[in-house]
Amino acid sequence: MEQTQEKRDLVVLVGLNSPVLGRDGTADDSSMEELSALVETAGGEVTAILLQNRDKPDPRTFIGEGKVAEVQLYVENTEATMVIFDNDLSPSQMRVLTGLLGVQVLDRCGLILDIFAQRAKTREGRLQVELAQYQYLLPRLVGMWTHLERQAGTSGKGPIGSRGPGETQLETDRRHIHRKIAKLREDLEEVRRVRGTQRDRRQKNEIPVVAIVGYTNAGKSTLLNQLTGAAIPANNRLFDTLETTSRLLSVSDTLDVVVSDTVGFIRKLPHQLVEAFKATLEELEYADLLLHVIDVSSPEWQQQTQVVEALIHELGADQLPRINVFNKSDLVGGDILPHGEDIVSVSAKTGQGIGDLLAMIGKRLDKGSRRVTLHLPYDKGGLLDALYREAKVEQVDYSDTIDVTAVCTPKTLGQVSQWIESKPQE
Ligand SMILES: Nc1nc2c(ncn2[C@@H]2O[C@H](COP(=O)(O)OP(=O)(O)OP(=O)(O)O)[C@@H](O)[C@H]2O)c(=O)[nH]1
Ligand SMILES: [Mg+2]
Repeated sequence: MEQTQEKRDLVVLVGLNSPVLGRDGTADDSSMEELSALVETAGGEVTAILLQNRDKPDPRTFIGEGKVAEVQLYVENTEATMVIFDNDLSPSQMRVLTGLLGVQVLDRCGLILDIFAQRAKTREGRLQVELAQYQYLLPRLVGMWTHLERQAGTSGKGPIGSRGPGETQLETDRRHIHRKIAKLREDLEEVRRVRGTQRDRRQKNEIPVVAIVGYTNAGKSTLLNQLTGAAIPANNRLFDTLETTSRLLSVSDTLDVVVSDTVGFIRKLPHQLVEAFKATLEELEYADLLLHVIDVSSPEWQQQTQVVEALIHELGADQLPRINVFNKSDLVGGDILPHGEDIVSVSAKTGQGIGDLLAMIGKRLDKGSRRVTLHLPYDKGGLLDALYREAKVEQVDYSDTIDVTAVCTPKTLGQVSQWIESKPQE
């Protein structure tokens, strides 16, 4: 990681298990484990993990005064510089806890935002993260004040939770932040418009779009690499990919598709991030097919699947055709792999099952495209331009006529049928 020479933040993790928080809000061992992975991804080191059970959260201290004292003990004994809560804290709870514990306090949402800030590379990614950070910051402005005064405005490097909008921006009032948010929205709108234009162009070409979605670390980037021979970084860390990457994939000799890798999902994903990343995830709405990549080697895969399903629903993409891709099958015994329609087991790493997946994609999307040879009279030469736009032209020979071999969609076939002389070689 980037932070090898720097001192890593030592972090105490705290989770509250409470029935009133509901399935998405409450903390358990597996969610604490995931939080640990997030801390490592952010460059920190976990020194202790504490779980508290309560009927309901304490309005002031969230976990109760007694537990706060215990946490403090752990902080002192392990020389931790930060306490991270697995649950969402209210701005006032965060303020109170920071005061009581005397170290920086973050919640899961703040931590994920920080990782996103670290990862975002493109202008669009940065805009999206910045928007989410300001939205998160706004209600916490007063609470953040004290510790932000201690830190100089930092971005990129520095302790967890300090990357992003620095002190100078925060000195100004809420109105300034509101203006900033409005500006970021405008900029993202522009990004969205450009995306729309690219999409229109693609739709004209009628190249179907396949979007890869799934829980973070499920193997989405590895799958795209395996399918298309691309070299997208794939790493065993959470939220490795933030920017959508698209590649062309030849599914069969009559079908090309565009495949897009997307940002991973996670439980308790900050809603500010979902909103900010809508421009990226908008790809989903316009996709012709979703590949939902599921890491079957994770003991949590069923829960992770539910989280992804819920987010697909929230993004209004649940009516799309979908293939559930059970990935990392090389790590589990074949007998536990699920079977059924629209389910395929693969290993994105070894390539096992990829042929089956391609066949399934082909079956879903190949709507009767055919390879034909056309004999165009020279006075119809203009049609060649149209063919280059609407079909996949493979060969052109100029003899008595212009002989064009091309893969055409049914629509194009209808328009050029009178020039078709030889039927397709199946
Ligand atoms: N054994 C095994 N490992 C895999 C397989 N597919 C992916 N991995 C590993 O799982 C880790 C995550 O893979 P990625 O492709 O980066 O996952 P991702 O879904 O793109 O993750 P994010 O972009 O972080 O959301 C990497 O260490 C991969 O090498 C597989 O089929 N088998
Ligand atoms: Mg990835």
